[in-house]
Amino acid sequence: MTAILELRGVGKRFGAFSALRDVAFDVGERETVGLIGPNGAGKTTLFNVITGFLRPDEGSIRLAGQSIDGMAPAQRVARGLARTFQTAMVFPGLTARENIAMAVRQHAGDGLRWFGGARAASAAAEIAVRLLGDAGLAHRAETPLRDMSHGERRIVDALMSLALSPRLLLLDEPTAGLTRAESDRLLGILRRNHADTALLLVAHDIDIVFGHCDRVVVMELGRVIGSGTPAEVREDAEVRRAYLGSTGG
Ligand SMILES: Nc1ncnc2c1ncn2[C@@H]1O[C@H](COP(=O)(O)OP(=O)(O)OP(=O)(O)O)[C@@H](O)[C@H]1O
Repeated sequence: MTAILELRGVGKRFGAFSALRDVAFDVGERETVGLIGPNGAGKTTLFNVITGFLRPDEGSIRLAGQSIDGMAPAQRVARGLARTFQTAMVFPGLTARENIAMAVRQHAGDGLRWFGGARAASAAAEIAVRLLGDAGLAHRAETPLRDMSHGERRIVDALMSLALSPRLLLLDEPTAGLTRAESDRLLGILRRNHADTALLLVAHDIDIVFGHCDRVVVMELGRVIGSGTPAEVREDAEVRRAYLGSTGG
């Protein structure tokens, strides 16, 4: 398996408190990896370290075989890293197509500038329409986001992150507030239509993680305490003690 993301010995302290300790794991190309752990385990901190919003105190991170240590967030994005946020940053009055097209243009930056204003706009709109079609939402392209369901908006949110075909997409609670069926649909869209994008997914719903991920990494108190296939992780005694047992799983 070729790794798209390699974490080695990553540590992060806030004052005397260690939020991450010796975190090491890989995400393979095109793999979907679930990151789980109780509140305060360090999942969001790890995302912030990977995206470059926080600087780790120790360790190294490689993206597609190259060190990204010390790189600014935008440089990491340029190398194929994307992220969704717990709260979608969208314009409710604009349509699904317009929101996604805007994300395309924002991500592409200089990449679309040579087209000129009108050409850039139509190129971005074309990408937006294709993404919506792949997700089975072509019929909602001209609907303002404020008139869409919560589930549909989460899909649009994910499509905005996929606008530039990232190599690795970090998803922080993408299924928060969704029904089980909506969550399955969203994960299905991400995996089926974007097979070249690896996913690293934080979710509190264990059934979603175990149902959709190739591998699962379990954290507790800033450390990785277990990893493996969903079946392996389910059977891991320490994981059961630390996490699954406490949630009755
Ligand atoms: N900027 C900060 N300053 C001080 N402590 C912080 C900071 N950010 C996070 N922490 C602490 O680090 C620990 C890990 O937090 P983090 O948000 O990464 O956990 P998490 O696994 O994402 O939790 P949750 O599932 O609740 O989102 C927590 O104890 C938190 O209080």
